[in-house]
Amino acid sequence: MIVAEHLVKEFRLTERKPGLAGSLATLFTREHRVVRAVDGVSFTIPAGAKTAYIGANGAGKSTTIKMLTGIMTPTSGRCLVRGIEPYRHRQANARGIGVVFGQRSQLWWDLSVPDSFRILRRVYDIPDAVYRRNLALYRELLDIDALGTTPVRQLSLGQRMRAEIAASLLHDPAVVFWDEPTIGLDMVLKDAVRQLVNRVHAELGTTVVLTSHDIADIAAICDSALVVDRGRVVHQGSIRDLLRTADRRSVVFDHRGRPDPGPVRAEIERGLPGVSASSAEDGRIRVDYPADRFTSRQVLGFLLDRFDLADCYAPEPDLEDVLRRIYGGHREAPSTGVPGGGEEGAA
Ligand SMILES: Nc1ncnc2c1ncn2[C@@H]1O[C@H](COP(=O)(O)OP(=O)(O)OP(=O)(O)O)[C@@H](O)[C@H]1O
Repeated sequence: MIVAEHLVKEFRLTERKPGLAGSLATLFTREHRVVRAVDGVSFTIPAGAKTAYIGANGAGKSTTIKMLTGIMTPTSGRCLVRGIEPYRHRQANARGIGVVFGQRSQLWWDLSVPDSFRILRRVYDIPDAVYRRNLALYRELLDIDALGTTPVRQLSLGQRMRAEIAASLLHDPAVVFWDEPTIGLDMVLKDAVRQLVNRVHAELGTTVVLTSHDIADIAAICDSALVVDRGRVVHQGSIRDLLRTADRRSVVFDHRGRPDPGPVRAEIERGLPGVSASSAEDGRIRVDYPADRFTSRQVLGFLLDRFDLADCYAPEPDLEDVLRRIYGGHREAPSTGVPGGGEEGAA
């Protein structure tokens, strides 16, 4: 189980004045500004859940993951991963977790992937049977042998990410934190990574915390979502519940006996003000309605009264649309400050 209680992380930034004179002035008179990257976040992630940690750029996801993995200490509040405060007991925490940060490596830069894995095997004291089973899985799904004996620093981003993902699971951790794990992967490998994590989860009950801007990753892997906006949790629950917050819903139907969809669309838009009707695939008509003005029963009742519906279904709201609305309008101007207080250490 993972718990965050009123978790806060602030960074102190030194304000930089524009131009050369400004840079010189910064050397002598420093003005500071505090950025609250994580603003009193509280949540509980049950053991065995596959949770998407979602938020717009700069929402505080990576900072939270860094505290959960012990890389950063909270300014206030606390978090617990399997009963351990990660930043106080980094080693004990590290034994039970696997981590992928798209931007950082846990591998040895000058060593090949097999050499890095041999070191990890020793570090984590991985039993032979577990090591062999996991390598076989990575051969099957990630084609890990193809990475050969090339030093990690010479691998492409996609090749390195395959190795990072494998390394994060090598010791059968109880919890994995994956921050943008599919960066640089092609479609086939993305699918393989999704299969891999789902297989490991099914066999071992691994708790998965995933941050990703790739909606397909979230949909393929996660059953629940934590959505953060400007450092605060704005939704916690199943992905299904998140989709239910959509402000627009849809119905798609096939209308028998009316070959010309134009008048049908016009009749719907006249009869249900605020609703839009458009042509969908196979000559069907799609009706999009605002969820705060109409219930699905009202819309369906209207359609059944007037048209001969051959086929009718309600497509799931689009997760991307839901997130776009949550993120919308909250973009901040990029900071002109320089970090002055972060204590980020090595992974
Ligand atoms: N070491 C640091 N020093 C100063 N500010 C930081 C530092 N790390 C993060 N921040 C600031 O904290 C805020 C949250 O950053 P964070 O990286 O956690 O966001 P994120 O949700 O992971 O974003 P993204 O989706 O772009 O990866 C941002 O405003 C960022 O500029």
